[in-house]
Amino acid sequence: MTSNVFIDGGVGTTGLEIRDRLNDRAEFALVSLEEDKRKVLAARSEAINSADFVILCLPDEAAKEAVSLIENPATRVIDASSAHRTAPDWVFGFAEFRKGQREKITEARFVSNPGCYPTGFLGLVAPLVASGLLPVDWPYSVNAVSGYSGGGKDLIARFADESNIGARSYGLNLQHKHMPEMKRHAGLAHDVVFAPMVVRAYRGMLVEVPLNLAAMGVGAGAGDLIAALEGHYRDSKIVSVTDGDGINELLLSENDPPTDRLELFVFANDQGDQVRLVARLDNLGKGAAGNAVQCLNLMAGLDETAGLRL
Ligand SMILES: NC(=O)C1=CN([C@@H]2O[C@H](COP(=O)(O)OP(=O)(O)OC[C@H]3O[C@@H](n4cnc5c(N)ncnc54)[C@H](OP(=O)(O)O)[C@@H]3O)[C@@H](O)[C@H]2O)C=CC1
Ligand SMILES: CC(=O)N[C@@H](CCC(=O)OP(=O)(O)O)C(=O)O
Repeated sequence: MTSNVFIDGGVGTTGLEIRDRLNDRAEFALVSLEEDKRKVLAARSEAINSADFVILCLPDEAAKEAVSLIENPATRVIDASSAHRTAPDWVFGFAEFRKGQREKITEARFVSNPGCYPTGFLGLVAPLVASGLLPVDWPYSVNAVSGYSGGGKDLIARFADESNIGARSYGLNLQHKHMPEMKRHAGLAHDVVFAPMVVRAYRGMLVEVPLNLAAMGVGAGAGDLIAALEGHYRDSKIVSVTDGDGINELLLSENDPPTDRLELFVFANDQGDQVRLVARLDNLGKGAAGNAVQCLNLMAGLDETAGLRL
């Protein structure tokens, strides 16, 4: 059976990446709007209500507007924006981060794709908090760098126009929109302190959580954290866990190829009581389009890795 898929915002950065992953798939037929219709409310409404699956690749306000247009009770939605990531009636679309989440996505009508940075943070921290190895009441810090495609068409244009920008630290008011999602889905008592930066690479990100386990009063050491993450992700074809011993650097290149993988690393001092938990991923892959296609596969009852870049 072929399912109709409408990507609202289909010519934006994330929309094009999703299209790329679905183009050769016989299970899905893409519904498209002509250039002069793609922002016309009536045309979007018709496409939304004729589709089996709608993937929203829009700014938050336009994503909320798209949801308000749904009249067909059979239409199922994956929202790539941050509009519904902490909404109680939406399923958080991160299949691997918690036991039972994959099954919830499979059955869901409304799925919210995680943010790219939260995918790294939650992939590292949520299983360790859930298992009791890390405390819920610690004020976690998250240092992260992202490729500039993370900011969509506007930031891509800015990095093209202002060729002297090498790196841009931002989120300096400590109110980045990803903070509620990280706190909520890791089950934390406090907001995280989030320090994001964009660098002159098109895609890719490194998301780091540094922890002084000894000062935190955590009894577990680096080896325990690695073992817990390895156990949690043992069956995943998408998420890998690597003991960072012997690795001296992690690189992002200016033009890395797309990947839908999520790589988790645990670096430690010799005593194993100070660690740097690091996630490497593609903001447009597992951080956006790859994850949306994984959710679509699950919702359509297909192999979750079909069409992914692994
Ligand atoms: N880029 C990334 O790495 C990630 C992005 N996301 C999220 O995905 C969503 C899309 O981001 P991204 O692809 O980067 O953004 P882009 O700006 O690259 O693309 C957004 C697209 O939406 C279109 N659009 C805007 N308003 C409307 C509207 N009212 N009706 C129809 N189309 C509209 C834009 O049109 P026009 O072309 O005319 O501007 C554009 O094509 C955002 O919510 C973003 O936060 C999530 C994770 C990672
Ligand atoms: C580099 C850059 O600007 N990144 C974006 C996040 C991209 C992303 O994850 O999109 P969502 O916000 O929809 O999750 C930002 O920090 O706002």
